[in-house]
Amino acid sequence: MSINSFGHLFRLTTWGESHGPAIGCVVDGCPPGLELDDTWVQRFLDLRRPGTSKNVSPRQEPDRVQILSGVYEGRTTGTPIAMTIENVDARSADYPIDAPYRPGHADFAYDAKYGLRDPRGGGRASARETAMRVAGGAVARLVIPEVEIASAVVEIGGDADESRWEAILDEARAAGDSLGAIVECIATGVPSGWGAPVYAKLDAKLAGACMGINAAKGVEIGDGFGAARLKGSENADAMRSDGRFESNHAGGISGGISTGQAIVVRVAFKPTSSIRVPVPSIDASGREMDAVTKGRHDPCVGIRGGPVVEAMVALVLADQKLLHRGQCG
Ligand SMILES: Cc1cc2nc3c(=O)[nH]c(=O)nc-3n(C[C@H](O)[C@H](O)[C@H](O)COP(=O)(O)O)c2cc1C
Ligand SMILES: C=C(O[C@@H]1CC(C(=O)O)=C[C@@H](OP(=O)(O)O)[C@H]1O)C(=O)O
Repeated sequence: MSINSFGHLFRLTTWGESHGPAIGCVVDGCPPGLELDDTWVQRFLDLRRPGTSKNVSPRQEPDRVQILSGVYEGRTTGTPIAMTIENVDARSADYPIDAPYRPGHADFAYDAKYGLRDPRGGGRASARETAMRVAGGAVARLVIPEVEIASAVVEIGGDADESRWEAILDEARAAGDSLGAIVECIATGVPSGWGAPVYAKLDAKLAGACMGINAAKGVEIGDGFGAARLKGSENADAMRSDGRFESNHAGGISGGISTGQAIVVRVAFKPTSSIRVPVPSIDASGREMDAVTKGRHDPCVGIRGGPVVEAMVALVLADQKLLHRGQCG
């Protein structure tokens, strides 16, 4: 993965700010001849977009994608695929330049690094950018038709019992607070052999890609941290002569290479940092004041995290498939 894009051979670069006129991406390295149109990409964007329920950001963005290049008569041409989405419901007045830094958001760290503050909300740091990851992920899926990728929220606010989620979300929203969540993503159909033993370890690539999602604070492959609490005899995935593994503690990857089992990735999303509960902070001049965030925010970002995790997994797998093919045929 380079500093400027996701991926080696199949690469995604995104551009745009949350409150700018548009966001967009360029997908490089997509093989020619794959069937691709707006409808395919839109299907995945619709699963991520805000404004669809009381449990997500109320910002009304239809997220209509337009493919500008790299496709001719419904098929990829092998040239860069550029896609854009117009921002239609930005509201920069919610983010005055003299407002205190939102603890947990990127405001302070961006200012510390670049010496400037985008007066248009989270700007580049807003997860609005993840729409383009989802668009890129939709193209990546075409490169790996043998792979099925699905995700689900498995925990909200530390509670794995789905029947209680609506109530705890209502409570947090009413209090102007937010909740964390865990998303599990499973990729089936990945053959054995994708990845590499040292520099392009599949587990490291997946962890890096998923950890790079806004608000991701932990990534587990297979049993993850749980594996550290098992004995070797409990953690070993016994093998049989018919090619079966009797368990999948490894999460489908060993030695950095896929084993042919399902690849299991879990991502921990922190609670949204833009909340109405006052949090002590400072402004750009160092003056202490409480941060109380206005704007349209997700009460639990993990709820919209699933499509983004799936996209990152698809991008990594497409890249690793092409790398494997390049080396091993
Ligand atoms: C789908 C999605 C939606 C998000 N929505 C919000 C939001 O409405 N408000 C907010 O403060 N953070 C939101 N975030 C998280 C911020 O973008 C993130 O916390 C911020 O960029 C700082 O990065 P970090 O949390 O990775 O350190 C969202 C993240 C994702 C993945
Ligand atoms: C707009 C989207 O989500 C946004 C993600 C986000 C953040 O800080 O990450 C903050 C809110 O918006 P803004 O960028 O205006 O502050 C969310 O509404 C989107 O996902 O399309």
